[in-house]
Parts: sequence; structure tokens; C-alpha cells
Amino acid sequence: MRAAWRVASVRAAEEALMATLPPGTLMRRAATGVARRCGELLADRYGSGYGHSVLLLVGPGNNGGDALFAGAALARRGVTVTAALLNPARTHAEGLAALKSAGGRVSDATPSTVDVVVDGILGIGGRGGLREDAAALVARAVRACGADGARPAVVAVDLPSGVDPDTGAVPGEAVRADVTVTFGVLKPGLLVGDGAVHSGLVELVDIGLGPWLRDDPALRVPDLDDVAEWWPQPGPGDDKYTRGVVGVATGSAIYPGAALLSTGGALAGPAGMVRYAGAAVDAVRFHYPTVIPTPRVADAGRVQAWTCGCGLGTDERAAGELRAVLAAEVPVCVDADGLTLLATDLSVDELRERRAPTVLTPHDREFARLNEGEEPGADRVGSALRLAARTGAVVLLKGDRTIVATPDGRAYVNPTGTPALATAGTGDVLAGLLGSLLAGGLPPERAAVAAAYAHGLAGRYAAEAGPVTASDVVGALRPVLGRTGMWRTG
Ligand SMILES: NC(=O)C1=CN([C@@H]2O[C@H](COP(=O)(O)OP(=O)(O)OC[C@H]3O[C@@H](n4cnc5c(N)ncnc54)[C@H](OP(=O)(O)O)[C@@H]3O)[C@@H](O)[C@H]2O)[C@@H](O)CC1
Ligand SMILES: Nc1ncnc2c1ncn2[C@@H]1O[C@H](COP(=O)(O)OP(=O)(O)O)[C@@H](O)[C@H]1O
Repeated sequence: MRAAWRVASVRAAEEALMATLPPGTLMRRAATGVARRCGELLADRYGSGYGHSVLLLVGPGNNGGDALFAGAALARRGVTVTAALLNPARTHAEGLAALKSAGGRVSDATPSTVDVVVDGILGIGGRGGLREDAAALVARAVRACGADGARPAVVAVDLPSGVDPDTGAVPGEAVRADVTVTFGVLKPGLLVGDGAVHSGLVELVDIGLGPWLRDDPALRVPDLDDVAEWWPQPGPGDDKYTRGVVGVATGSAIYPGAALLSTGGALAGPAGMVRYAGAAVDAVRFHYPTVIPTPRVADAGRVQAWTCGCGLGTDERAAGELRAVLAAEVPVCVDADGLTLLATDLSVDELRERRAPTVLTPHDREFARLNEGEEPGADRVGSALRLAARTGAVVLLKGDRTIVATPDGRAYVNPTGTPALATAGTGDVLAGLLGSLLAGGLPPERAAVAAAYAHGLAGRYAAEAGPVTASDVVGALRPVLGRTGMWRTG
């Protein structure tokens, strides 16, 4: 599991660490990481950096200092380094001296060729978008060409300038990096929202901060090992009931497909049995002979978790079914129309009274319905955490980087998503899978994280064969679980 920390935590750790080291040590470690990455990019492109051109965009703070020291290291290796200073009077003096003594130069004019642009305008001290002069400088720099005629690679120092380090918000103009070399720890802004899109490949350089971090991380990023370790496996003593039974209360006469997709997702999960309750009994019976179908939740029999809401409709019957599901003292995943019903016919605050866990899986417009009309906005993690705290439910906020937030303040971002999943019905598959993980006994936080992770991988796998439909995602789940080792019972 990787993790990211907010600026306040990073600054506190840096201060504590710096007190134990000679001045300038951390900046030199940081700059070495940037210079190494730029050297690799030049070597990949030309075989060597010698004689090739790096343009440093240098802001007024320590971020600019990092860029200047990195430039000095590159210049010592024969790279042609030019620094454009945004605010000459406030430029990092030692960094500038180091660059000049290594043979680098300062110029306002963009060099005739630029192979790598180093963005040292703003780091974790940046606030708001790039100001006009900085935005113009960036626009000129990225329009330049390298010696091979291709556009320059853009390497951001610590954080792309113009990205909010804590939230990933991009309030105005911002640098779009190919690579971000970040120091000490990841920052949430590199992983979520628009910030993630602007960061490109994120490379972490260890500057020794780890032992000095005192706060909990602001955001966690699960990896395959985490999810594989959590995924319930059947044991020799198990039967279909002990593995957990998941109930799926989804679909309607108008949307029978949602019933099939959510049931398909549930069948790929770890539960030993799937019960379906709803209007699509005939379709479910036809497609999935192993599923036990009944028209109503009240007749479904015992389950260890419910998934409710996908294509359910929002009429009185649907509201009654959702009420019946929420009244059961088992974990519940509420999706789609179920979320709309929570915002209209039922009350979000009623969720707090449930004794068993609830997971809500909104996309942005469903989120707005639950949140007095307000979409998550630029701070997606903060918004998901606030809804989780208000409802007492785990919130899985869908999107390009799906967020999972818990009522007691933990947040995760899913790293496996793909835009190929932006197609009708894939959310239904996710909700069914999540319900099965809940029925299999995973705590709601892990069930939500694991479902998003496996669902993202299934989307990627399905996309290898061509454009993806939600049915393809259902079909991809089983091979993905097997080949990645999430499913290990062979
Ligand atoms: N601390 C450490 O131990 C280590 C830190 N390291 C490095 O230091 C970086 C943090 O450095 P930092 O604190 O100097 O802040 P930084 O990001 O350079 O910018 C602040 C300056 O920008 C200005 N400014 C703000 N917003 C602006 C805007 N929108 N448009 C234009 N200007 C704007 C602001 O001026 P103000 O507006 O406040 O007058 C202020 O002068 C960190 O990201 C990492 O790279 C590494 O060396 C490892 C060790
Ligand atoms: N641009 C995107 N990039 C990656 N994943 C996306 C994107 N757009 C949507 N998704 C994913 O696709 C799924 C869509 O779910 P949802 O909006 O509920 O669709 P539906 O209701 O049609 O099933 C979610 O898992 C979401 O995270």
C-alpha cells in the first residue's frame, strides 16, 4: 500500500529531518533525483545527454532551487542548460550560483532546441493556478522542439506547477508533465482529480523523510498484494453458505439489464451463492441458472449482504424494496437508483441508524443528489470524506480515479481505473461484485477498495480485445481474478 501526505505533514517532517542534517542536504538529494531522471530521458532519446538542451523554468522558492541544482548537475555532465527566471530578485541564490559555476546560463529567450523542460516554478508552496507570466513562459517552453524535431519532455519538480498539492485541484493554468519527480513522499494532488492527469508518471525520490512523518497519511493507494491478501478464498471446510450469500435487489421491467449485470458481478465475487430479488426474475433465471430468483426482497431468504439499486427505478415499489434491504441487519451496498431514493423518499441521515455497514457508490451526479445539489468539485477526496462522515457509510466515489472514503476519515484512491469503463452498466457490475465481497466477509472499507481494484483491472483486460461493454467486464472478472492471484484456489 502506498500512501500520500498533505503539505502540513510534509513540512513538519522536513523540518524535523533538516534539523539533523547539514544545510542544503535535502535540496541536494532532491536535485540529484531530478538530474538523474532528466539524464535518463536524454539517454533514452539520444543515447547520451551530452550537448543536448535542458530548459529550467525557475520560480521564486525552493522548488526553483531544486531545479537550479539539478541543472548544475546536468551541466557538469555536458548538457546545455538554460535557466529562465520568473522572478530574478527572489531566485534561490545558492542554486543560481551553482548553475553558473557549472557552465549553465540564464536567459529569457527560449533556446533554439529544447529536449527537456524542467518545471521548477512552484512546488508545495504554490497557491492557485499559474500566474500570467508563468503560464506564458510554460506555453513558450512546451512549444519548442528538441534536436530530433519532437516536442520536449516535461519534468515537474516535486509537483506540476499550478496543481494544488493537497487536493489535486487545478484552479487555473497548470503545467502538464510527462514525469513528476516528487520528494520524500507522495502528495494527494499527484494522485487524484485533475492533478493526477497533469502529473504524468510519478517517480518518488527518497530523501529520508519516512521516519519523520508523524501524521496518518491523507490518502492510500492499494496495490495487488493488498487486494490479493484480502480477497476471501474458500477453505476445505467451506460450503456455499459459509462462503456467504449475497442478495441482489436490482433491475426493473424497464431495466432488466441492470439486474443481469449486477448479478454477473456478484457471481464473479467470493460469495458461495447469489439470490436475486426483483422484477427481472425471468431474465436472471434464463441467464444464470445458479442464481435463486424471487420477485421481492421479503421472499428472498437469508443473505449475508445486499446490493441494491442498479436499475431499480424510483417508484414506490422500488422505495419499498430499498427499505426492506436497509432494514436487514447485514452489510448493504446502495447504488444508482437506490442513491436517488435515499436522497428523495428516504433520508440520508437514516443510514446513521443502521447497525450493519452501508457502502454508497455514487458517480458525481448521484453524489450531488445526496449532497444538497453539490457535486464533489475539485477536492474529491475531501468531498467523499465529508459525505462518509455525514452518513456513517463508506463512500465509493466513482470516476477516473475512484475514491473510497470511510466515516472515520481514511481515504483511498484506486490506481487501476481506465476510461474504457466509461460505458453504460459497468457501475452495476461493480456494485454486484462489491456486494459479494461484503457477503464474503470483507469489512466495507476493504470490500469497496478491492471491488474497485478488480473492476478496474477487468476493464483494462476487456479493453485489450476492443471497445468495452459492461457484459465484457463481467466476462473479464473471472480471468483477471485468476491470472493476478486474487483468486488462488485452484
Ligand atoms: N522544505 C524542504 O526541506 C525541501 C523542499 N524542497 C523543495 O521546496 C519546495 C517548496 O519550496 P517553497 O516552500 O519555497 O515553495 P515553492 O513551491 O517553491 O513556491 C513558493 C514561492 O512561490 C510563490 N508563489 C506561490 N503561489 C504562486 C503562484 N500561483 N504564482 C506565482 N508564484 C507563486 C510564493 O510567493 P508569494 O506568492 O507567497 O509571494 C513563494 O515565493 C518543494 O516543493 C520542493 O521542491 C526540496 O528541496 C526538498 C527539501
Ligand atoms: N473516465 C473514466 N475513467 C475511468 N473510469 C471511469 C470513467 N468514467 C466512468 N468510469 C468508471 O465506470 C463505472 C461507471 O459507473 P456508473 O457511472 O455507475 O455507470 P452505470 O450506472 O451505467 O453502471 C465506474 O466504475 C466508474 O469509476
